[in-house]
Amino acid sequence: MSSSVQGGIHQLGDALNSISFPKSSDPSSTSTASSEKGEGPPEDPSTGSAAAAAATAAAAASVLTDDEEEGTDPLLAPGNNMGEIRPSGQFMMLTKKLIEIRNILKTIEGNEALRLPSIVVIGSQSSGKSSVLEAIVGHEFLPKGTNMVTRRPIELTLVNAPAGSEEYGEFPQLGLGRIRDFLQIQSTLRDMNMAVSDEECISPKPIELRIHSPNVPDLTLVDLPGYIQVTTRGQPIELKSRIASLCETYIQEPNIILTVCPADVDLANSEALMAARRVDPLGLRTIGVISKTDLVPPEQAVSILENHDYPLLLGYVGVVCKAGGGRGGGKSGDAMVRRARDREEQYFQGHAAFHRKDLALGTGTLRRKLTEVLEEYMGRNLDGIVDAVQGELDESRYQYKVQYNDRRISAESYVADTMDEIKQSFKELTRQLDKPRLRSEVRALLEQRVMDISGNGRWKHRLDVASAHLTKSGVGRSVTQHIVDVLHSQLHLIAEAGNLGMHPATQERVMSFATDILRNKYGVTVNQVENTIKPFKFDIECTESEWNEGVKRARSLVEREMAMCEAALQGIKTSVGKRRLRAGIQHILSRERDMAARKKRREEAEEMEEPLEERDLVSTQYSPILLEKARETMALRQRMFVLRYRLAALKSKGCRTSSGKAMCPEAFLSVVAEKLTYTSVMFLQVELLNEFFFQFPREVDDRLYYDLDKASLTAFARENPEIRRQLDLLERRSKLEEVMEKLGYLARGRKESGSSAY
Ligand SMILES: Nc1nc2c(ncn2[C@@H]2O[C@H](COP(=O)(O)OP(=O)(O)OP(=O)(O)O)[C@@H](O)[C@H]2O)c(=O)[nH]1
Repeated sequence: MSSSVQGGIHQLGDALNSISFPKSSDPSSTSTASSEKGEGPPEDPSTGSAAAAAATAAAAASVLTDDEEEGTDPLLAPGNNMGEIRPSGQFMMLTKKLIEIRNILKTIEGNEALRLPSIVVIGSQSSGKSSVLEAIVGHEFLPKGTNMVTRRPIELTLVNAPAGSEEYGEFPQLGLGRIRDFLQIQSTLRDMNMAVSDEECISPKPIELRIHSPNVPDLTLVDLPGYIQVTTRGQPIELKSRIASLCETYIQEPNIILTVCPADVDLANSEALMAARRVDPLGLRTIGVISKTDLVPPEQAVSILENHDYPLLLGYVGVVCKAGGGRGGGKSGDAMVRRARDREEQYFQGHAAFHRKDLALGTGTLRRKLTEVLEEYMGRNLDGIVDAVQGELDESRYQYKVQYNDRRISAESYVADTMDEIKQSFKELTRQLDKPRLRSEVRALLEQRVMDISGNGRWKHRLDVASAHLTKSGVGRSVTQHIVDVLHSQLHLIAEAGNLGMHPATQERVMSFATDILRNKYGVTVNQVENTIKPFKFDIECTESEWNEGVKRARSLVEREMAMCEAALQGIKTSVGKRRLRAGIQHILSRERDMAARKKRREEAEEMEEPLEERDLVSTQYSPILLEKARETMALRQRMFVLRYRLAALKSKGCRTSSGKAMCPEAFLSVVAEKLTYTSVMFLQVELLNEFFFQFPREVDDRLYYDLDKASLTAFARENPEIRRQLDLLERRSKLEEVMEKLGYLARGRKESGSSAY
């Protein structure tokens, strides 16, 4: 709570000390009477905090007296526009604006210091809370039943609309729009309450409901679950204390407490009154409602209303709200509420005991009292609220400057930036994946195949078969797949970098529509590539310069592979150690020799000697890992031996011209691979890449940007925690600016009217 609000309360407390409480049953001893007689308040009521408090009490009481004199209840008049007919129009404006401000403040996270007062309705179960609230609203709209139907706080905002406007309710949390049928409001409230399980029984999460009507005053009310005496079967044991502590949180300052106590139950037993007294011992912000006044003799009701035993500064109001007949909500329910009002009026008029001006009677009087007290309370705290909001605003501005250097941002601009970022990265990818890069990708793939094929020495003198092995190895499919894989991995990098990295769902969408485009092009590309390399399956011409290039490439390929083998051997030597490796190799060789000798002996002597198995090579002296490395070393040495032999052949005279190609199969296969590379790349580019490069950025726009409505844009931007923080701070700042503007308008109006009544 803001310190100024607290200050206001304390001022009022000080003021009370100088006001004499009515002690006798003499009706003239109300606070109004006291102030008129000058018994308590300071002499000049326009100055000092005590004067303000006295004025509050006097204002509340005097309005009631005036109404009684006039014998009319303008607030109950059908179609009545509160703003027009209220005598204190500036107050009405103040409350209306402050309720608007309150609703904005409610949407700001962590605004504990910026709370504006509401009227909180507490009372025991069945004390008549719902009936009182419905009488205030003039509609039956609250859920009824015996099975704990009020399970969550209902934060009810009443908005007085101009005369002739339609009446409707709305649930801001649900976004259902305007609900004109109060029966539907009732059933929605029931559903929301009953969604809290029987085991849980109550939940502190409030339901927000706004009712717009020309027949309601501007008020903010909170209906709470009723206090219970004992728990019934199936209810949690701690329910009683949980209800009490939920009410406790709501009855704190700056809220005004409306305690509903039935006339037929001794006030001494009212849990609501006791709770209110604990947090507001002087009764400065507690209004007592004595419900069911018709259930006790009029004299007894009058004695309670006289405010002697449990005095409250704001006094008690007696009401009769029994609707009569069954309850069903909707139109018939509304008619019942109206009939109940008539019955209430008749009841009070029909008993002489109530014909006293000092008594506050009827729901009309209650409504007026509530608006007066709320207006008074809010008005008194206006300066404090302005200071608190200004403080928060200054802090938000400072934080935004420090953290973001006042850089503007919106969900839309963030999404647009992110899309641009994707497109820029994609453009860079299209530059990188040019023809030379494509060729090197495809060449590397085919050269690996060349190495695999030519590793087998039997191709000597059978070049046509070796070449067919290459050309008929499904080149179309493998090169297309390879380029698709390259694209995918590059797109993954784009998706994981920058802003997009913060949006896993969108990353998936990007990859998914990229895959869709590529899938559509895949089959056509494979067929095209396969068709265009078809001639190479039958005949391959080779010029001398092509041959020379082929030899060069083949030599460098063999040399590269030798270097790789060399590096692998070196790695093993370093990790195992030369000596151990040598010992391991010797162990394997001697075991192999043993196996061979044993096999020979067996064959010669036809003995039934047990053959040596692989497992017999396992030695307790050498670890399996060492033997594994030793075997690997032996294989690498063997490979090196073959590669040296092939390199020697490629360097030999026989390979200098294409006429010796039978001697050098890898040189010839390298020429074939190069021809396949050139032809494939041409069609990969035309059929696959050009299409993809054209379509992808358009899909980004269509599917990620134009597709998004305002809510989705915001949701997208908020997925990024850093942006969410920035947007939150910016939103907080602009809401506080809006609030300050409204408050400034109110404060100016107040100055201009020279009002000191606030
Ligand atoms: N005679 C009489 N009965 C009333 C009056 N006000 C309410 N009732 C009846 O008292 C019962 C309880 O009233 P509610 O308004 O539902 O009480 P509540 O406090 O909202 O009850 P819970 O939500 O269950 O805590 C109903 O049967 C009402 O008809 C009244 O002024 N006079």
